[in-house]
Amino acid sequence: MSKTLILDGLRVAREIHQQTQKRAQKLREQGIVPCLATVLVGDDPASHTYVRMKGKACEKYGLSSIRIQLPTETTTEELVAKIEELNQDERVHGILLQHPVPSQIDERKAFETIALHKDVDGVTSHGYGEVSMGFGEFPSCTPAGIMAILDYYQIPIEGKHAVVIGRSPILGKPASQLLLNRNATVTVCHSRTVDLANHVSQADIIIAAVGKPRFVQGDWVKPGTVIIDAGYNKGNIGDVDYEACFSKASAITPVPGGPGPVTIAILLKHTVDAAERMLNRLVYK
Ligand SMILES: NC(=O)C1=CN([C@@H]2O[C@H](COP(=O)(O)OP(=O)(O)OC[C@H]3O[C@@H](n4cnc5c(N)ncnc54)[C@H](OP(=O)(O)O)[C@@H]3O)[C@@H](O)[C@H]2O)C=CC1
Ligand SMILES: Nc1nc(=O)c2c([nH]1)NC[C@@H]1CN(c3ccc(C(=O)N[C@@H](CCC(=O)O)C(=O)O)cc3)C=[N+]21
Repeated sequence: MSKTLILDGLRVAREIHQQTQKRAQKLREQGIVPCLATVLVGDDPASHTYVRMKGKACEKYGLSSIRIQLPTETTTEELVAKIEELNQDERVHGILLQHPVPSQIDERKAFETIALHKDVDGVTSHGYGEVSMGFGEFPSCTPAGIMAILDYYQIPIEGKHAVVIGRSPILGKPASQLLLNRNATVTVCHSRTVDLANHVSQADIIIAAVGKPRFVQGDWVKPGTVIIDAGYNKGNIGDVDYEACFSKASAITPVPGGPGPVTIAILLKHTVDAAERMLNRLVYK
């Protein structure tokens, strides 16, 4: 058996960040500071950690960030009003509403409020629709990060059978569309899928996006499969049984150090994209 390639998300993220940093510097020289607004509702400790990581990354690579923290008992109307305010705020180029929000809030409605040109996290149905049609500007960050990993390691996608496990609006569903647009043959599995192991065993590329620790079993995996583990569960544990799948896979992402860091790199890149676009509008108006 040939050796399994470890797909190093930190390396991919570093390369993206380097480009972002240069572009952010150029924008600053022209008087624009690319700015990401993060919105966090409630006090879930894991969400706090993610949002803090995103803010820190902004600082490190020359972006600014505005952090909005709303109380757990926030209503849909209050959250929508806050997002509308950020839509109007000219200093803000990108808006990230951290998922999940407390259960009394209509999360979909809140996501849909984000202005398309500020939807750097790819959560609106408008943004998703454009991306699915193949001309969207900001695909959801984790799916875009998964594609960046595959491309960095020059893993062929066209004609391959990709099996995506999960169909959530910001992960499984957009990931399946991006793969489809790159001419993969895509199977999307979910909680009602019958005989999941059988589907997974036919994959050339597995995208695990389930939210269940070590869910994907070694004996489901065909030898030579490329495995992308997008899961990020409590205790930094992925959705793939890494030890059992490692020897079967031709390439595999670890957790941590897989799609997670690339997600943040894409988020910052999209924010700089949005800021550049705003500058171009000012110049050519
Ligand atoms: N690294 C990163 O940047 C990110 C990581 N994540 C991680 O990815 C994972 C998934 O997140 P997310 O998509 O938001 O989660 P969701 O809970 O929104 O979606 C989970 C998906 O998995 C499916 N599923 C659940 N149980 C099973 C099962 N037994 N068999 C087959 N499919 C199943 C669900 O099916 P159904 O639709 O039928 O309910 C659903 O489509 C989590 O670990 C999360 O932490 C998420 C976002 C970003
Ligand atoms: N609107 C929205 N967009 C998101 O993109 C989004 C979200 N909501 N809600 C939560 C999930 C989760 N998520 C992660 C991002 C980075 C890491 C990450 O960088 N993880 C590091 C480890 C970090 C650590 O040290 O804990 C790694 O995997 O190596 C993980 C998880 C984005 N999410």
